[in-house]
Amino acid sequence: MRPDDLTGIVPLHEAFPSDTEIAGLSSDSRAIRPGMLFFALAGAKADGASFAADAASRGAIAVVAAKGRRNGALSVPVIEVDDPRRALALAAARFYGAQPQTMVAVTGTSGKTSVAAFTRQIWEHAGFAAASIGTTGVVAPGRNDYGSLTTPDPVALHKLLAELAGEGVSHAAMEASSHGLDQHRLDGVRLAAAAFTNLGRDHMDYHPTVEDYHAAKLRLFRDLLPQGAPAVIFADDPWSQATIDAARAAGNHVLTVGRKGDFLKLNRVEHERAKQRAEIVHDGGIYEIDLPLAGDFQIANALVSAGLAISTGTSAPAAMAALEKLKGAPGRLDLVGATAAGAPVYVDYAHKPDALENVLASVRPFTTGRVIVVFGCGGDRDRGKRPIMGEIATRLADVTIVTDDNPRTEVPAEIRAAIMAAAPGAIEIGDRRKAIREAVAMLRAGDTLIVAGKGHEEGQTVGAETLPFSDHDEVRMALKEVAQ
Ligand SMILES: CC(=O)N[C@H]1[C@@H](OP(=O)(O)OP(=O)(O)OC[C@H]2O[C@@H](n3ccc(=O)[nH]c3=O)[C@H](O)[C@@H]2O)O[C@H](CO)[C@@H](O)[C@@H]1O[C@H](C)C(=O)N[C@@H](C)C(=O)N[C@H](CCC(=O)O)C(=O)O
Ligand SMILES: Nc1ncnc2c1ncn2[C@@H]1O[C@H](COP(=O)(O)OP(=O)(O)OP(=O)(O)O)[C@@H](O)[C@H]1O
Ligand SMILES: N[C@H](CCC[C@H](N)C(=O)O)C(=O)O
Ligand SMILES: [Mg+2]
Repeated sequence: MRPDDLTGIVPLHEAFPSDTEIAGLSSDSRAIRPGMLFFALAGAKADGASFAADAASRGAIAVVAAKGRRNGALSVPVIEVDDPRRALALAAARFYGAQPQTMVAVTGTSGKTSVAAFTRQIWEHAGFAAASIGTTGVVAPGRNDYGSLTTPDPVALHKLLAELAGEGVSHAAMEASSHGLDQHRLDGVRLAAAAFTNLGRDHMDYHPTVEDYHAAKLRLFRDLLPQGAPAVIFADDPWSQATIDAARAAGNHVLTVGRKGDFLKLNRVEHERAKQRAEIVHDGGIYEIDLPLAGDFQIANALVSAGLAISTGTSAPAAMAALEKLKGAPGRLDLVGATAAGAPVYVDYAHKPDALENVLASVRPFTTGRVIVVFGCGGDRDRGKRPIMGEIATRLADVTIVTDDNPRTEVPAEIRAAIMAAAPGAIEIGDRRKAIREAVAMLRAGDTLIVAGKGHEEGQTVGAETLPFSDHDEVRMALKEVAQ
């Protein structure tokens, strides 16, 4: 890449001859190699400007920094921009260039991973080479990479998009987390459509108010989705109308889905244990769909996904037929097994109040015995949700077992105590393995067990260390033990 390629993003041409080769971009000084551009970002923990000298010593040709953020004298030019995070994302999009032709992004407190996975599956059924990118990683033809961030950082993201395009992927669905939107990680992605699922309490350690959290999500519609492009919005959430209004004001083509939806209208749902039958109206046609997934919320996710696929060119009959073949995203109301008496055990990623409420309410209709839940709350994350989740669990489950979920650097017993304070009658078992075993051993015919909070995760983070741990494996082992 040459300086002129960054015109309008970073005024590099003012400091360098036009034939200067830019070898790469990074916001991490430790990743800088000779010839690269270093972007100094003010972060949550550190100020990138204080690593400018380190970047220069590793061969950065220039430092891109916010206006007025110069930090002492440097051996390389400092190029000032209004917003270095946005500049990094836009520069990364130019540097890597190619993206799958049809890109969509979904935001919302819950359902993003599921919608990204479902949209990919609908496209696959319709015959496209499709990918999904999010919390559980990247899935594409010939790829299933474990992920760490829900929305990757812009350099990693644009590198990935170029690779996917190079591998022939024409369609990709990605998750837009509020952190990702707020930190401009997806600026520069050329979106064909975007979607909103719902808004609940989450990340109150990062966003000062729920309005600020909603505003971060709205960036997807206000700043990133091109004017006139489809905005698929789930219509039945308390935050739907505010989102619809904002998307309309931004000039998006709003398409609503759900019971109150116009584009895809849900008329009727009948629940069975592992599936549900839905009647959906689209464009005057009525579709009877057997969705092979448990949980009310999966209907919402399926509608949003079908909305994304149809609004970007998949035919409605093909999208509706694909809904009958959907597989749940790993760890989302994931049926791991059942006891000899038939009591099912689900692993679910509910780690925030609304998600826990939804998952517990979802299994109630087909549970003739008790709903038993095992869950905890992560350390170094929103403390306010702990009593809220304790209250929800004891209100909606018959037996609540409070355990550990990634205590990180906090004292596990204190996290549990904050949950227990609002969970009268709950049983406290810190050791998650033991908690799962006790819960499985308790199961009688008609009961349902939900092991919530970790979903697809493969580790338990205690202090700075992540020890191998899988709810799936623990449930399987516990089921084997009780069978003996
Ligand atoms: C709080 C947060 O979101 N942090 C993200 C953010 O880091 P930051 O900019 O605040 O970084 P920082 O540590 O303060 O450092 C500031 C700058 O100095 C640089 N630095 C630092 C050290 C050094 O030696 N040299 C150097 O240049 C850093 O690279 C950085 O650019 O930008 C980084 C690059 O994009 C992210 O990796 C990082 O995610 C951290 C690891 C994280 O845990 N994020 C979570 C909370 C997150 O983003 N979660 C969301 C939502 C999850 C969900 O609910 O689905 C997600 O999208 O995953
Ligand atoms: N549409 C929905 N409404 C309410 N709850 C949902 C919905 N979809 C999923 N959930 C609940 O939220 C959990 C996480 O779902 P999913 O991973 O699809 O969401 P997400 O938005 O990607 O979450 P995260 O931000 O944690 O990655 C599920 O395990 C389920 O308990
Ligand atoms: N992306 C979320 C996942 C939380 C999962 C839960 N198991 C926890 O550790 O709190 C976060 O890092 O906050
Ligand atoms: Mg997710």
